[in-house]
Amino acid sequence: MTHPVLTLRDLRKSFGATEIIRGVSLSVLSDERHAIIGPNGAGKSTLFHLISGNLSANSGEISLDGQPITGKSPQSINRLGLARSFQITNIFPRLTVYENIRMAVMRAHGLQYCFWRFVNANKKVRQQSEQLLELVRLCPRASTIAGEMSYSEQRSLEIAMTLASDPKVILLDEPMAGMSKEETGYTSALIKEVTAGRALLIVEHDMEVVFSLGDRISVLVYGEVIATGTPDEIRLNADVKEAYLGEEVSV
Ligand SMILES: Nc1ncnc2c1ncn2[C@@H]1O[C@H](COP(=O)(O)OP(=O)(O)OP(=O)(O)O)[C@@H](O)[C@H]1O
Repeated sequence: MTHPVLTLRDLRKSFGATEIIRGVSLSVLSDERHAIIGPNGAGKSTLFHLISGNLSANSGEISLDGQPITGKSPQSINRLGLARSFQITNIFPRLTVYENIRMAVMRAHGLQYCFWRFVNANKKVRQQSEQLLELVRLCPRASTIAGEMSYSEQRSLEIAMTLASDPKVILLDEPMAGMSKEETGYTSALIKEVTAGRALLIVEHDMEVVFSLGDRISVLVYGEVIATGTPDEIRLNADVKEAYLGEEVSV
């Protein structure tokens, strides 16, 4: 049943004397794709760092599936069911696609690298790795060196690795950055497909992607959420139009 799976309550973060996140409250439902948009410097990355535990908040609360996660380490937040995908830095460029996925699946099962030579015998790991490959349409690339693939293929691999831990919430940080229009279209459709029925929180500058992918959109301006709503509601919101004055939001 749909329920709020990630909740932020009056979250605040300052760097020195400057308050960057100024009382953000937000709820992400268990089966929605929720996009965060906002002008440059609004605090989107900072907000993601707070949620994933890479930065700690000055005040406020974050809960994941009802459990407080404020102040926990990124590793323990990850174990509790939140997976964050950073650009393509999580992949091992010299390993094959299959080896990368297998590594992520092993990690998700808590298997250490000293088990390496037993891995091929581990049917569960192999089956799950193959399923993930199939999900992101990378079966034909299984034995390709990851670093030699196109940017969007590397991104698909990264997404599969994020899904390996079967997370309750997925955070995607500008997944389309640096992509061509064609790659963007492909990756956006893939994200839509593989996150169906899960909670996705995405920061993305490409408005076409945001408005087609997001079930709901929150607009962050100067560290405050000025509006949350469906794409249609956001499109028509006067405060949002004003915040984006001079920028292109005509979607
Ligand atoms: N570690 C830090 N120390 C000091 N100031 C910081 C730090 N990290 C971010 N800031 C400042 O906080 C503000 C918000 O930055 P943030 O990167 O979160 O914005 P953003 O909305 O993600 O921007 P963009 O869309 O350009 O990526 C900026 O003014 C930035 O300079």
